[in-house]
Amino acid sequence: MSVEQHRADVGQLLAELIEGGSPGRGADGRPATATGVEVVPVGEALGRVLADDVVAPEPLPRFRNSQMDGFAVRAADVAGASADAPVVLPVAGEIAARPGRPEPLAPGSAVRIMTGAPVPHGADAVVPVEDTDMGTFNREAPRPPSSDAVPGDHGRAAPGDRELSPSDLRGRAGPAPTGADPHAGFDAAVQVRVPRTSGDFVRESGSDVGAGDLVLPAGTVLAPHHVAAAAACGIGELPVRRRIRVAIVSTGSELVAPGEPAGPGQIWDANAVALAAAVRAAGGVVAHTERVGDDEAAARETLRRAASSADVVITSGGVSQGAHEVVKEVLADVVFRPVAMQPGGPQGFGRLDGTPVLTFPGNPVSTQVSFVVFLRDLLRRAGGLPPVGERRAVVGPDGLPDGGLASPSGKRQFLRGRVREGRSAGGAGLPAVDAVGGPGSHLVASMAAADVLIDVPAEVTGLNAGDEVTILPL
Ligand SMILES: Nc1nc2c(c(=O)[nH]1)N[C@H]1C(S)=C(S)[C@@H](COP(=O)(O)OP(=O)(O)OC[C@H]3O[C@@H](n4cnc5c(N)ncnc54)[C@H](O)[C@@H]3O)O[C@H]1N2
Ligand code: MOO
Repeated sequence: MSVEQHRADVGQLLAELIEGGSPGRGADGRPATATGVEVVPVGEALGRVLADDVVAPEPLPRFRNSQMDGFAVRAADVAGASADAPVVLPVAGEIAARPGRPEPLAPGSAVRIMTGAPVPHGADAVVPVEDTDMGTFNREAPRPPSSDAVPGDHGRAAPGDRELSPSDLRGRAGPAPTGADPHAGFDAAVQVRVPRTSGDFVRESGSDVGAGDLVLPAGTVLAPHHVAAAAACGIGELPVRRRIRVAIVSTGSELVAPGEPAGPGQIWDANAVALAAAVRAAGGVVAHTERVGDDEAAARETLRRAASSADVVITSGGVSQGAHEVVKEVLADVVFRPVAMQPGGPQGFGRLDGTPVLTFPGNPVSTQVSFVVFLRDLLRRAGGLPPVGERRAVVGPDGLPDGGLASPSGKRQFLRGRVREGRSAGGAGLPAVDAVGGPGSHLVASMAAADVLIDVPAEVTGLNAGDEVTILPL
């Protein structure tokens, strides 16, 4: 049985699951949301695949607000300001970033304003506090501007004039507007030393996104900056692709949990951890994991529990030619057959109590390669994720014996490899890939040095430096 045929059969077995969970298109071409969708709190949506477009229910920013801590003004009032000839404006209180609406700003005046606070009607620019004498900013006792300020001259300061008092300013500026805080009224003055034009340091409502505008398209794999955008729009829940629920059963009386002491003849269960991690990395959810020994009755019970708790069951071990192949014994509706690949030769697919089951061989490299070759992209597709792309690379000399590595004829090999980015080999600028760790399917620790599988076609009988190959990222 070829890898392609087995892959097609597995695809068929899982077709219903994948179509139900995949972002199919509705009649209008938009992703359908009727099936395979669940709603999750925005704070828990990280890594999920968005099932529908997210549009802004309101403009962002919601209201015109200040970009700086400073003074809201009419730009026209400070158009002629300079360091030598500051414009002096009476200060009508303070507007902080707090609930509520500020009073309008009267012509010829300023109001202290904090970053994010609403800019009052009548103001069209903000002068950062650094561009003023900062005289009143920190709520010091009202303090007249420095001695070079002058009243009456359109607020323009002139050297040598007498100091201003708040009452001077009050008289000059006319009736005080009702400010946003108890300091409302013309209680002090500020010198503006830099001219401003309309719009300076004002963040207009809708300048980020308008009401009804698209913020996140369906299919977005939600990263922190995506959920931040949704939250900023006030969206508390997001529709996301449902994740396929996978149950994992590792079999073998020799297995103990990692972290537990292992006695003679015992080994630590790597496959349950490997498969659970692989499922999660492919956008699935691990609904159940259980380890069971080589006892048929116990295995039957375990497998039925797994089948009843998930959309699909994966098993590891118990499928070759030994005396205690419990998976083979228990699963009557599973086709067991050798696939022409290495590692991962003994494969099975079928159902238990109606639930699709895939049986992977127990050798830990074989289990992991089986997942990559037969299940990874199907799970990704079900969850709305793109397939993991294959690449081409050129085999480097490292890791190969002199004269190359023999590859069994008629079996597709998936060797472990490490890509040397930046070290191109071959004419087409392809990356170099070195074989690492050896081909044995028990070499699970050595596999940790790999970042790809090197796909050696069935008809190829040897791998040599300079050969062009397909690589699959791990
Ligand atoms: N006479 C034959 N023997 C074997 C054949 C064959 O065709 N004829 N095929 C070999 C190949 S290839 C593979 S792959 C394995 C598949 O064996 P099983 O799927 O039955 O797996 P087990 O026998 O249970 O275990 C194999 C190996 O892997 C270790 N193992 C099992 N589970 C785990 C786990 N969860 N974590 C870590 N390691 C695990 C187990 O201890 C064995 O060493 O069969 C060959 N034999
Ligand atoms: O097919 Mo097995 O997976 O080679 O070790």
